[in-house]
Amino acid sequence: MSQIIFLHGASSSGKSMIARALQHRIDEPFWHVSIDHLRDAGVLPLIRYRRGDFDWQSDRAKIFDGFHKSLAAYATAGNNLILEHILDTPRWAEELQVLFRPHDVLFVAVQCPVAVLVERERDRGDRPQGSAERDQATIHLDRRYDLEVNSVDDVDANVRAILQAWHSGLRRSEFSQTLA
Ligand SMILES: Nc1ncnc2c1ncn2[C@@H]1O[C@H](COP(=O)(O)OP(=O)(O)OP(=O)(O)O)[C@@H](O)[C@H]1O
Repeated sequence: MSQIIFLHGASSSGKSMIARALQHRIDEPFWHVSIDHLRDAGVLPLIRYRRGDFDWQSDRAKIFDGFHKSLAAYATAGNNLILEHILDTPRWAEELQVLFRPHDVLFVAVQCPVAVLVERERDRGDRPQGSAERDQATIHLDRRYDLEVNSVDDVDANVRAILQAWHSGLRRSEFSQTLA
């Protein structure tokens, strides 16, 4: 059984910042994984999707299906994961719950006030404007977490809270329902 710390929050909510600090602090090796890493490494031919050479909408489902299965493969091979992701598509939560069933998942909400999200999104300028606010209004509905942190709080304090929850072994999220 591997450990998965799943940071779930809107675009610009601060998941990456927390994930990096957590990976630096935690006392076991954890991979930090995000679909953004595939994007930033040039794995996906995004320029050509944007240019219209290929149809993103028709390929999106298989891209994320492969990403989700790769996460399970990493974990099943014995690798611990800090996953940052946005469950913005119907069925993804259920799919990941099944894929992560053999593993110990700490499901963490990364919350952030909308006004701060909007400001961060504007400042970074590399995300579609409005997506953070839209995420924040939708992605936390019906989710059940082990822990919620607010990214306006100090990053180190959030990392400490996550480590404490992880070490406690208490799991009550929708992912723990499916523990083997
Ligand atoms: N606690 C914080 N205080 C100040 N700025 C922050 C904080 N957390 C994140 N930011 C800033 O907000 C922006 C988005 O942060 P980050 O990349 O961590 O978010 P994210 O949730 O991973 O976003 P995405 O899902 O869009 O990749 C960055 O410019 C980052 O510097």
